[in-house]
Amino acid sequence: MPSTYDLAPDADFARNPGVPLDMAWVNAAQANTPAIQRRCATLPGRRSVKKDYQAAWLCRAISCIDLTTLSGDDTVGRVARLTAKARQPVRADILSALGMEGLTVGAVCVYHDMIEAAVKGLDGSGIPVAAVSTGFPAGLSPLHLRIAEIEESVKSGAHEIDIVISRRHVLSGNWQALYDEMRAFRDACGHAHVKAILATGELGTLRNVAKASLICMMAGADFIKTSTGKEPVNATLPVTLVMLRAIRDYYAQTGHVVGYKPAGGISKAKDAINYLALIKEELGDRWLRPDLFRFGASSLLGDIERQLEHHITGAYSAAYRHPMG
Ligand SMILES: O=C[C@H](O)COP(=O)(O)O
Repeated sequence: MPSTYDLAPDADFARNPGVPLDMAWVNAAQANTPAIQRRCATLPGRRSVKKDYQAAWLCRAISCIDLTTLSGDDTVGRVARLTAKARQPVRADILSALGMEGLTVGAVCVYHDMIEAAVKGLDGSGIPVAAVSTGFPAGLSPLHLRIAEIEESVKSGAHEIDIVISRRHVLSGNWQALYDEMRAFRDACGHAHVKAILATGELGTLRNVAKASLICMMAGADFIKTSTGKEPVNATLPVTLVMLRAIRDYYAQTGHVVGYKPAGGISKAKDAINYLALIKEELGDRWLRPDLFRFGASSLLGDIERQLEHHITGAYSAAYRHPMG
């Protein structure tokens, strides 16, 4: 059986094509909630990185951020400022002192109407544009409109599409419907990569999270993502552990590689390090790169910038000096 730990840090891989729905495999999925909670509670104490190592981990975290704005009051001007921030996420003198000139975020994530502004702002940078889609965040519009929305976003220049699954298919155990929906979304994305948002805070149990993760991967998801950022509970370490193990299991059974994106409520540098540490432990170093890992975050970058500035200058800047990201 292939193991994710055996993949070299720079190993190439093909896009996940998906596999037929295998209900025996899905039904065998388990999640031991007390054990998962215990493991996650001890992680921050076990993994503490300091000084240069911490700065290196934080730079890695920046390279994996989907710098996000998903607000009803988004404007072309705000997205233009966000794309400038994506190109140069940290002050030039700090980056130069760290030897990290040229560092950028992983992607910029916006609603459909802001794709054009994001594409324009990122032109020539190589930074992809991700668009949330399929009636984000609830995903309750008619299926043909959700599919049309994906097609429109790809036509407008989005390189990545973040779809939301129908939570009701999970809550009512309609796994075939979930598989078919995900497959239709994947097909509509064409060359654009698709991230499946499970909205884990609305799935009831960790076992449901494990099952939904497997089904979305079987149906061809390139990434599985925790949350929209709009649920009452968004990304957590226990949910992350369950999803990472599903990715590991899927790789062991099929040899196909799938990425992971925790999203919603991740706003502190120390939280980012906890996520990176858990990924390193569960999947190995290959998953610590932006083609296989992203943070969905609208306010994480500011705190990371403050920590990096402190690392170089010895002083903390006020949070209001980092209004963007
Ligand atoms: O996918 C990204 C999330 O919506 C961002 O959530 P956040 O604003 O809590 O960082």
